[in-house]
Amino acid sequence: MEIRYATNPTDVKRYDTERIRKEFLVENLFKSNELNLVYSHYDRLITGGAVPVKETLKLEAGDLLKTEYFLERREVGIINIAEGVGIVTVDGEKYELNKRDCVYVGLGHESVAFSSKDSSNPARLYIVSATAHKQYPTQKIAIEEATPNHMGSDSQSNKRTIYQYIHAGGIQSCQLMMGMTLLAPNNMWNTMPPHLHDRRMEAYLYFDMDEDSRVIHFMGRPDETRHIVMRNEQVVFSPPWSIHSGVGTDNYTFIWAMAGENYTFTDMDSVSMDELK
Ligand SMILES: O=C[C@H](O)[C@@H](O)CC(=O)C(=O)O
Ligand SMILES: [Zn+2]
Repeated sequence: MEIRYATNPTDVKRYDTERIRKEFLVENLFKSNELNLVYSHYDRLITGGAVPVKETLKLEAGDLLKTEYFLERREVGIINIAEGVGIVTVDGEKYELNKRDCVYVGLGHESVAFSSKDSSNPARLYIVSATAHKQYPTQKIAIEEATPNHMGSDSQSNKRTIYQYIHAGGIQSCQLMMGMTLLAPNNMWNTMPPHLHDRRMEAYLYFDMDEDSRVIHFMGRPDETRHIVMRNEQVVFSPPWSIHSGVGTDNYTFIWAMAGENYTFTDMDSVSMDELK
């Protein structure tokens, strides 16, 4: 498991492109027959990707967590981002995930495994885990059942629907919040005007992009912004002091996930356009 340490915004001012990418961008989570995890010291969030083809892939604590099993001190949300049906087996119980379906698995489950229903059409499972202090029920939710939030407008090129899966009004968790934002056709901007939430970090996974498509992701303090050029199926960690917003060269979708202190969406501070530099 790769580790990413937390950074100080005063230091980040001095980072060049290479260093910014090294600290915040996750490039290669999704590889056939592999389960890859990256541990961020921002709120100890783990993001990962599993692409089970022929074999079953197991979510394991490994050397880093120093626990008997992965969910001993954690909870996890999993979303399938491929057309191929994914199967998540939790202590023997199977959950089938179509594209955009999510399953939440609570603290204390010893065995979590991933497989594809059809190896010629494998699932691609995005994994986000945060630390947990009590068990909430394991639950599956399809995109149709998620809370939709209509945002933006055509004139601002940011018309989109935010689907909330794991949050106060949906699947309950200790601190993990997770959902997916779909842009309306011909709309390219997410999360603009931007916001901050100093009590939570966030991770964005951009996907459903063509090979040559890019999302230009903006980060940094509002008056000291930087950008990261991102490809399909890459993740970016957003520190609590950073804006997180992007514009695509083509259509894209993204999964956002947050962990930290407050368990509410509405405690975000909106950033006025005057503040951006
Ligand atoms: O804190 C909330 C997260 O940044 C996302 O929900 C924002 C988002 O999906 C969007 O504006 O498109
Ligand atoms: Zn946010």
